[in-house]
Amino acid sequence: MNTLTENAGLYTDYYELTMAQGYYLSGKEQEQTVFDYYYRTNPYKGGYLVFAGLYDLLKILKNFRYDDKNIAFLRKSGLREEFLNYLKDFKFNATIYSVREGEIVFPNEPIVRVEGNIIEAQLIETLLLNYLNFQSLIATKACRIRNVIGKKAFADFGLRRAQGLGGVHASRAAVIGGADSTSNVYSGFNYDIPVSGTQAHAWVQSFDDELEAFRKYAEINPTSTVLLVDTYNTLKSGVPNAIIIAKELEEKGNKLIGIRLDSGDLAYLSKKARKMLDDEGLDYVQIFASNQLNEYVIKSLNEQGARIDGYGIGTELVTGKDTGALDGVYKLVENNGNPRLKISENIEKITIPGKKKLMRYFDQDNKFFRDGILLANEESANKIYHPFHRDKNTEVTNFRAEELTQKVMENGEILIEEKTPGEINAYLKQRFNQLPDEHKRFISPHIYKVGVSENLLDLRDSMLKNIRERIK
Ligand SMILES: Nc1ncnc2c1ncn2[C@@H]1O[C@H](COP(=O)(O)OP(=O)(O)OP(=O)(O)O)[C@@H](O)[C@H]1O
Ligand SMILES: O=P(O)(O)OC[C@H]1O[C@H](OP(=O)(O)OP(=O)(O)O)[C@H](O)[C@@H]1O
Ligand SMILES: O=C(O)c1cccnc1
Repeated sequence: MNTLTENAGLYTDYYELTMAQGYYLSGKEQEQTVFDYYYRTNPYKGGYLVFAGLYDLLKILKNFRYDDKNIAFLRKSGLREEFLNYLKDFKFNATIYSVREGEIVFPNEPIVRVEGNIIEAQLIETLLLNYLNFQSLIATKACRIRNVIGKKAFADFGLRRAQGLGGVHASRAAVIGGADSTSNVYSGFNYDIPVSGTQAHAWVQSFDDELEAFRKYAEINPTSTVLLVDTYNTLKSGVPNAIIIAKELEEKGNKLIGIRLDSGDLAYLSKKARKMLDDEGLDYVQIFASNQLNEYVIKSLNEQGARIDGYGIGTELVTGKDTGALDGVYKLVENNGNPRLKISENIEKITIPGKKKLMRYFDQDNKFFRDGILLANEESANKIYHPFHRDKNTEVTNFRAEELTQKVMENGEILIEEKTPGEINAYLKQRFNQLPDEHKRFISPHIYKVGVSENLLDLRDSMLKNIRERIK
């Protein structure tokens, strides 16, 4: 079978290969470059992004090379023999700096920096964007959902509705962002994520009656049963039958874990079901809910006083609804030691040149105060400036500073330990507590301020001036 890992070098857009061939045939292969990964717009009209996907990326980059079959395909696709010879011995050897997975980041910040020869740094563009954009998008959605769920249970149910194989990465990202478990057994196995599940309507329908279906399931799973109660009539049949089963389990010294509501008015049904269960002394039986849920519906259910103990969330989570894709980009910012710039009609799209690092400043309460982009060789900055308005600046001398980018790969070797998605989420939780609330709200969140150092501003402005004079 052709796996992605075995053919990692082909997981790219064709133009990366034709450019790489061009660099090689023009004798540029030793040129040293720096590329930045950043995004421009927060997904979901939100106030932040949860960065995810890094470790999967580093793992596949270790295998980014070309075997004989790959070379044969590239020959057929029109690449030249001299370059194919070069690709035979190609190994990804670059150095990568990155913020940690689970870090909260903001638009236009250099989140990842790739330093390598121009061929290797160019060839991985598509792969890097494909991995980081998607997992960050889904981790951010999960984080928003966790924010309204609070401490209640949150399971990812999305695989069946995911965009094909993206479901594998989606479940990892969902847990990074805040899901406790996944129904996706493959991702559970692959990433060491707890798997969980209830039962489908098919189970109930396969029996002549609902009570018999519930009884059989509970007999086989006496300590882990959650009964799906909406196949026929939630309040008239499903919940009363679940109560019978809960009592039968009690007689054998076991406990029904819960029921799952999957249709109808979840606030109304959960309150009614809670009362029916409590009236029978079954206050320990939990109520789970599913059915096209998202952060807005859950917020509304909270406001309606719904009595729900846990949520299963599929479609909206793993497809990142309503943001089709994160707009993360990968731009060349330095070539052979010379900073490079890309100009745009749209002032916000002018790139920030040069090799840079990302700093975060914290206020007296240890909350995020500002982020600052500095030149990589700058020790610190006294002030950080609005990227386009020098008159808007902030003194940061008296604020605790943390450098967010660390070296994660050197000469193609991974330098950091693999963490489980759950461990990454523990870091996110800590950071989310440090993010001021005004950036968390769903409607018009406050924009977090990201500034640049004066040296960087001077560099960018002098380059802009030079380019404009040349064009004139
Ligand atoms: N109390 C509530 N407040 C706000 N939204 C709710 C509430 N209860 C349910 N919802 C949401 O409303 C939508 C109702 O879905 P829909 O109209 O498809 O009906 P349904 O009861 O799910 O029927 P079925 O699944 O059998 O087609 C779902 O997305 C659900 O999450
Ligand atoms: O609504 P989502 O957030 O996408 O969550 C996943 C959905 O998948 C299942 O429905 P499906 O009809 O596929 O199967 P079922 O018979 O188990 O309900 C489940 O009951 C949820 O409703
Ligand atoms: O375990 C469940 O209840 C489940 C899993 C996937 C999709 N819907 C429900």
